[in-house]
Amino acid sequence: MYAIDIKTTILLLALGNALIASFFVVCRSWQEFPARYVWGRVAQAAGWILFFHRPVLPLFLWYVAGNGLLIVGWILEVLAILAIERRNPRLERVYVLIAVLGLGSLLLNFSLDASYNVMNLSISVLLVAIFCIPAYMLTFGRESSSFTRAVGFFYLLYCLINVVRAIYVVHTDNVSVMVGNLMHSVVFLGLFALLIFGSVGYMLLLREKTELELLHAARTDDLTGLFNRRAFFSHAQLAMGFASRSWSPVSFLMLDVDHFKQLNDQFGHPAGDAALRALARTVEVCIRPQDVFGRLGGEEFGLLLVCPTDNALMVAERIREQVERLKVVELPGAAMTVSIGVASLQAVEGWDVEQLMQEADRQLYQAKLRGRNQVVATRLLH
Ligand SMILES: Nc1nc2c(ncn2[C@@H]2O[C@H](COP(=O)(O)OP(=O)(O)OP(=O)(O)O)[C@@H](O)[C@H]2O)c(=O)[nH]1
Repeated sequence: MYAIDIKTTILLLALGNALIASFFVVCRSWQEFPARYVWGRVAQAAGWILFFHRPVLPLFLWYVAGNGLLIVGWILEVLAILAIERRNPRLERVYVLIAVLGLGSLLLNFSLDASYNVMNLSISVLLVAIFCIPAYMLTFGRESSSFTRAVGFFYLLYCLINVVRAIYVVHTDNVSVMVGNLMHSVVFLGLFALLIFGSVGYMLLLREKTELELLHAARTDDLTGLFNRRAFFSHAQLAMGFASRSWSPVSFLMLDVDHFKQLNDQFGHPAGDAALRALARTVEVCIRPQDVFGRLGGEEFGLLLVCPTDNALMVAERIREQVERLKVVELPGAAMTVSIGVASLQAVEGWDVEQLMQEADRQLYQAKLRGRNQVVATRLLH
């Protein structure tokens, strides 16, 4: 009563995969064409077509070639999904191994004239091996978004169905997969659902990745990889909000490279760029992950620390010393120094980042006037 027509479902699987592959070819609006995914779908469509023609094809073609194409297709699909998520590139080797073992088992079953049950058992085990990795990584990955987890959970469900099928075939008589009993119906409906949800999921994952990349680009300074001015201000304002609620002091450090124009003029603009990158890395080593650091523009950097003046002075002095010691390959024989203005607030109440930065800028101006390569600080009272 719960059985479905397996032959029709196979035809739908072939058509569905072909349609999805064509959809990706026609809609070339993706940043990078997902070739692996499309080839995966093409291989699956071809595999199902061979499977569909099993009454008129020799065993080798529909069983070994058909299932072989399906295995390669599923693996390409999974690798394309894991590539979006930038998960462990070494997994490719694992999948090459699964592919070799899978194709080997198909050939062995063919040459030993294995029963339907053995054939079904092999394919169930292979499906679990192929899908358990994305199922686990996407569902339980620490960096997974809720949407990614939902896609992962779907693969997990399909793995479970195949575990049940593996147990089922061990305990039943020799039954061809074409017999649409309840178990086979669930497996094929699962494959159909995997086709629909898997492809929609893949498209949404691609979109999510593009949005994240755009967001990252909008917040990042191209040259140094630090927060750009806008992102720096929004993060610094957030940090000041937290500090205000916990009655914590904050300090703003404004850093400016000394005589940077001369360095540029002497060694060229690309060398100046390299110096700015080296400076950014040097400062990063001197601060903690929760500190907010960004490039405000040109050779000027901002740093917001949730700490009182004394600690901020220590950090500023450490940065000044480290920059002075820095050897930039692109500036042979030249030293780079920074002047730093520090403005600290005991209580954030009534202040915003812009105001605090203006105070730090005044101190920076003083540092420049006093001869550069030094730190000048002020403790602001209400
Ligand atoms: N290489 C490089 N140079 C930049 C960049 N942005 C700004 N500059 C240069 O930084 C220099 C800043 O010069 P000034 O504002 O006169 O400051 P300065 O020479 O460092 O002098 P003081 O700050 O007074 O010590 C200018 O020559 C800009 O062209 C950049 O992204 N890369």
